Amino acid sequence: MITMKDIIREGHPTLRKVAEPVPLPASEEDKATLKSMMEYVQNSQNPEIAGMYGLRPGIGLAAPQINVSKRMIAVQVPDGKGDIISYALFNPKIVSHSVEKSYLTAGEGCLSVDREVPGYVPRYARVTVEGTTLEGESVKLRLKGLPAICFQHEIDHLNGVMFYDHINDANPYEPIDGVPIER
Ligand SMILES: O=CN(O)C[C@@H](CC1CCCC1)C(=O)N1NCCC[C@H]1C(=O)Nc1ccccn1
Ligand code: NI
Repeated sequence: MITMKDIIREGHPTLRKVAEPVPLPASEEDKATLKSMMEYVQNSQNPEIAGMYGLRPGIGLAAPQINVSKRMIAVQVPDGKGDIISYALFNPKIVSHSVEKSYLTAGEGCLSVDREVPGYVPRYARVTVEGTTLEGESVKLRLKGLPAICFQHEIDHLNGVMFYDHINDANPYEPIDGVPIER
């Protein structure tokens, strides 16, 4: 199982690489890796398991964070309307997005960043993501709210982008003309 010792931290070069597409149909190894990533996200949201293994809670994880430079992400996130969005995807891609922006009013963090980096992270308010599931099914997800923010954070990791790359250094809390999302 993945624990915090498997998660690489800022400064590790893999976090700044553009990850490679996963050849499909996925190999048994790539499927096992993606399953273990979703297992981490789910374990980290279970206080008993997270406490037992010292897991930092996460609503998403990208393969580069466990030093696997491949285009795979796992997300399990409440949608703010009582449902949980849970997807493990190979080769996720934002195929369209709103002009309108959105941001977490509490700012963002990252399991690969052991420090607070204050400021608003401007994201698209709505994104359409295509990808392939563990079962080999092509999916097209139309996302908004926290799920949209989370998928953008994870797909950024596949392109070597960290959340703080988006923060306005001159004025981290510069008002963003968009949809604020309370945590
Ligand atoms: O790449 C993946 N990661 O780095 C894990 C990150 C991904 C999220 C950060 C912002 C959007 C996606 C993660 O989940 N966290 N970051 C550090 C510790 C807290 C935790 C978090 O933000 N939790 C959360 C947020 C909103 C509502 C409920 N819980
Ligand atoms: Ni992250």
